[in-house]
Amino acid sequence: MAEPIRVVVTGAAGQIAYSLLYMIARGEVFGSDQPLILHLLDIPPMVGVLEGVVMELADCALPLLRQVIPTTDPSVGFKDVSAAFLVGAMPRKEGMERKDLLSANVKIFKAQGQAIENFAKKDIKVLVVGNPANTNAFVCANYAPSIPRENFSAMTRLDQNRATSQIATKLGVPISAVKNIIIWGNHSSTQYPDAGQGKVVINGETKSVADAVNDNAYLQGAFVETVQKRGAAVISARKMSSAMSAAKAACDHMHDWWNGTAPGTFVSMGVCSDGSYNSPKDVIFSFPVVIENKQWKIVQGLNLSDAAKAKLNITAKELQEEKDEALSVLDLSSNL
Ligand SMILES: NC(=O)c1ccc[n+]([C@@H]2O[C@H](COP(=O)([O-])OP(=O)(O)OC[C@H]3O[C@@H](n4cnc5c(N)ncnc54)[C@H](O)[C@@H]3O)[C@@H](O)[C@H]2O)c1
Ligand SMILES: O=C(O)C[C@H](O)C(=O)O
Repeated sequence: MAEPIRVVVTGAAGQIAYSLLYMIARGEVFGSDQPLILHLLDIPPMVGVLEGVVMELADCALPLLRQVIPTTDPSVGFKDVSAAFLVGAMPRKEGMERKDLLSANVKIFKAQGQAIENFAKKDIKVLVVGNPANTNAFVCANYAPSIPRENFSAMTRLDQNRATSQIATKLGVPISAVKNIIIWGNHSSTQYPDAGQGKVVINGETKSVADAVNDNAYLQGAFVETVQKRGAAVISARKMSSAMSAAKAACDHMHDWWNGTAPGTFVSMGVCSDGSYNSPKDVIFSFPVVIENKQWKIVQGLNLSDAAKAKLNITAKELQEEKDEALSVLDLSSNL
């Protein structure tokens, strides 16, 4: 069997981590033959809860789990880790937008970027879940200059899963029959969920989602809005933000990064923009990507309608504004 790898989950005493830790420790992300040492990072007031999580992980009797290291010290939390799930951050409440969390949460990602720079493995893969996820990932990457920028990503997989599920339900097919639904831009209500490149298998035949749905008003209207507002709908119903589905999406994201995407399939990830599709460079923008050998590549050459391009501009503008606000909260000039 392989040597164990070290994986950190921040916010380890929180609600997303409660589902996520079990999925990771079962082998659903790094494989059923990859032993793990889990680092559980949270803040001092949560030490008691963290102890309970450690007890429960032990009581799960999971064969791949070689050691669990609970800590409130980032130098321990990030020491020699190969993969990081940065979940720990304040969640929004009803009536808030995710960017309202920016001033509280951005400082967490500065400190964690610095800890990654100083203590993690140089080929670490970092997934930022804590909101506002794209801008937090931007901040984190900038405080870890010795780690390649492409090793930092933000989670829009939950949006992709939500969008795929909406289309599968609309067509009355299983989720596995639908692929290549894209999330463009920010993990926020300006994101553009795009079914325009989607494919679906119906009765053994592969069709475009657009042809199968045959309802452009739905694809440009109710579908987009439902996905954009799904996080708020969950908060309104649960009085807490999504957790089980967020944990599943985090596993999907890291699983595909680690293991690659299937031929002909792409997934959405928030990654450092190179200006593709007229997006602003150097913000963390969600694109369709394919992954091989743990390296993602933005899918190029997709045809976008003028309406789609206009939607990309809206979410790009928001990301640029968030970046500027983050820089001002951190009291930095624009040389980042
Ligand atoms: N990107 C997405 O799709 C997505 C989906 C769901 C939730 N989220 C975001 O994920 C974050 C966590 O959500 P949750 O429901 O688990 O929240 P939660 O409040 O249940 O848990 C957050 C945990 O983070 C800890 N924490 C705070 N500061 C920390 C720090 N500096 N270091 C380590 N841990 C720290 C808290 O003590 C707490 O235990 C929120 O920002 C939420 O908005 C993102
Ligand atoms: O909506 C939120 O604030 C939580 C999360 O980002 C989500 O999309 O469910």
